[in-house]
Amino acid sequence: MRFYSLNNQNFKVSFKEAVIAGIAPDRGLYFPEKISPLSPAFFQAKETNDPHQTAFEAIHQFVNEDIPDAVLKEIIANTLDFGFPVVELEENVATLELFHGPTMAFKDVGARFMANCLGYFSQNQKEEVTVLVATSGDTGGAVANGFLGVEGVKVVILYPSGKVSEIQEKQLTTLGQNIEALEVTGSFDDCQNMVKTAFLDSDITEHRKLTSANSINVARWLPQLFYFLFAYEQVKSKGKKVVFSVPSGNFGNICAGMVAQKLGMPVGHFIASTNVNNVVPKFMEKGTYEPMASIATISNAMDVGDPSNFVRIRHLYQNDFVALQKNLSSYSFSDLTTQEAMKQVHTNTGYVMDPHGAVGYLGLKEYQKKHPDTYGIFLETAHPVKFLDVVEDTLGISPEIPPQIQKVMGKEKKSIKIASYAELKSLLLES
Ligand SMILES: N[C@@H](CCOP(=O)(O)O)C(=O)O
Repeated sequence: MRFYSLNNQNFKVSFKEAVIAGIAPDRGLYFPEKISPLSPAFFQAKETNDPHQTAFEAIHQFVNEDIPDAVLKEIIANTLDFGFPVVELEENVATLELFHGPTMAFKDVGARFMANCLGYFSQNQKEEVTVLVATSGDTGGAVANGFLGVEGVKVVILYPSGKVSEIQEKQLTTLGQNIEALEVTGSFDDCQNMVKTAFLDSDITEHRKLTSANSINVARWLPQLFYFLFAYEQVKSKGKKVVFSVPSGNFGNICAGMVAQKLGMPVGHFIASTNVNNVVPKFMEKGTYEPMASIATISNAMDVGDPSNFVRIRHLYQNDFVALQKNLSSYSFSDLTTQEAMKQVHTNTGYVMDPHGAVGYLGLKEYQKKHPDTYGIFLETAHPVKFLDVVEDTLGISPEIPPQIQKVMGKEKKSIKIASYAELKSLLLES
């Protein structure tokens, strides 16, 4: 399997090269040159349901030339050692809980998978790889956890100062060892731009081998398709058209779901649910893509004003707007509406949604107004406890803090403050 740059389809690299480089030299995102559908039997009732085997069969075509099967199986086993339950909340409305991993967010899957791949590719390499990552909240903690202690890899996390939750900040600033946190005066988009600029800065790339652990990296992005398959497996016996509502920020997650659909998973429709950072809902309405300065919200991990992966989504549909509209709807919701949904669902069902999940719930309900015959799954992308103050203020309850969160709460934050690309550059040129 080769991956081409979305800026120049003649520029092709292997999976290994795409993972190690992060993005193409022309700043294009890598994209698989072919997505071959799996056999229909893969999606039908199986005698045994082994999630590791499902994941192996789904990802194999993308990595097979660069990772031997036995190693890939080990990587999958290291990545997926927790559950992905679908919990029904109302008739035809269920949530896919993606928060049972070590940092309690869906990013654990991609971060662990990529850390294992990079660890494998870095074996016996003399030169250290520096993983640069921008986070609006959840990626940072998952990447810190996934890459902690990986030989030959140093991780530098950029996060917007004052714009992540207290627990998210603890998760990404307290681990030490090969993990360094940079607190940036600015927004997530500023962090992401700094990272992308560093990749193209030859002063830095001649000095260090750089890659990215955001979903722009194919090894972070593609494994996110696993849990769409696991969810489908759990609800297919309902015999209804399944639709997914994905709380969306950088759009890697929903795009991975669309790859699962290209593999043959029978999905009726996708819903990209956003907070007021509504570049994509507006695009789906007007057909013009206009990046915006991101706005801080209570669903902070989705505070993205120029989502990196939307270009991959458009490419999946060959930039055919009408074809995209048939498969994707997109809605945006204010913080107030999000809090109202959290209250309503808690009162009616006792279920505590986090603010991102609540945006997903709202998007699903909006879509189902016109499509009541569907079975809808919205993704709970992070555990509500990660947004403790929002949950306490909105629902007036204090959820119990799970041990993996308690572990980081008492630790001391260590970060370096930066305000410009020049400061990032000089840090990366040091040592
Ligand atoms: N929502 C993200 C922003 C970065 O997204 P990614 O999937 O490209 O890493 C976050 O929580 O940091």
